[in-house]
Amino acid sequence: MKLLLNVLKRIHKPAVYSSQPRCRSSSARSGLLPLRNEALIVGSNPELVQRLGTQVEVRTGFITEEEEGAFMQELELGLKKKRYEVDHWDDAIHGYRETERVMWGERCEEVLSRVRSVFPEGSPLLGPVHILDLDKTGYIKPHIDSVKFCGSTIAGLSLLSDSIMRLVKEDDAKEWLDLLLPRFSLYILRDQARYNFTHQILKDEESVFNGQRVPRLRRISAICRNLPG
Ligand SMILES: O=C(O)CCC(=O)C(=O)O
Ligand SMILES: [Fe+2]
Ligand SMILES: [Mn+2]
Repeated sequence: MKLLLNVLKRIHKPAVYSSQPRCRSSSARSGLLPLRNEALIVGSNPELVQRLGTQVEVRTGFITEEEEGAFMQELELGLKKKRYEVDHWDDAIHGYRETERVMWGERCEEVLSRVRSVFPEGSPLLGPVHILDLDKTGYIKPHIDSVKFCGSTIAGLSLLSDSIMRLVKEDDAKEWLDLLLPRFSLYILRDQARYNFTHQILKDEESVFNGQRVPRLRRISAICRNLPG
């Protein structure tokens, strides 16, 4: 367990660029992706939304409220024993507590096997599922997950709250995407979206998607990752 936690601690690599995109609203509307992700992804320009559209996915209603309840039942007791921490060791996360888990009850295992099925075939996954509990005031700063410890794909379930995930191109902050992550949804980041863009979860005060306020409550994510190839 100690070893696993150490691995988890190395997942975050501080972002090189953390500047925020500006002048969002008008171009954001034109950047709407009219496909599967309709109304869940906006970006700095339509071409970027199109280009990254295959590498960024938000699947709404991926779990039911009952399934969320099953996760909460398995996780809440353990989480409640921890205090929310103000700062992450690498300064990426504020107002959070986290854990990881290998063994799950049947209902959660069922959900997790659906999550695992979105990964490239034959690519081994990091054994433990990473659980991140953000307090209402918590947020995640721009970072890229360590390429040393995780592979091409990151998939995360959102429990308890809607939130906004922002992707910003590491070497060009003018290129960005905002993803609306509704409660019960699964997001998937692949390839370029995972390697060349930082990701962050906006704090409540900044939680505005395409001009629309999205209140950020306490949010728990269950994140699966594959191993580097
Ligand atoms: O909470 C999430 O969905 C993302 C968490 C994250 O970026 C991380 O732990 O590296
Ligand atoms: Fe991350
Ligand atoms: Mn971490």
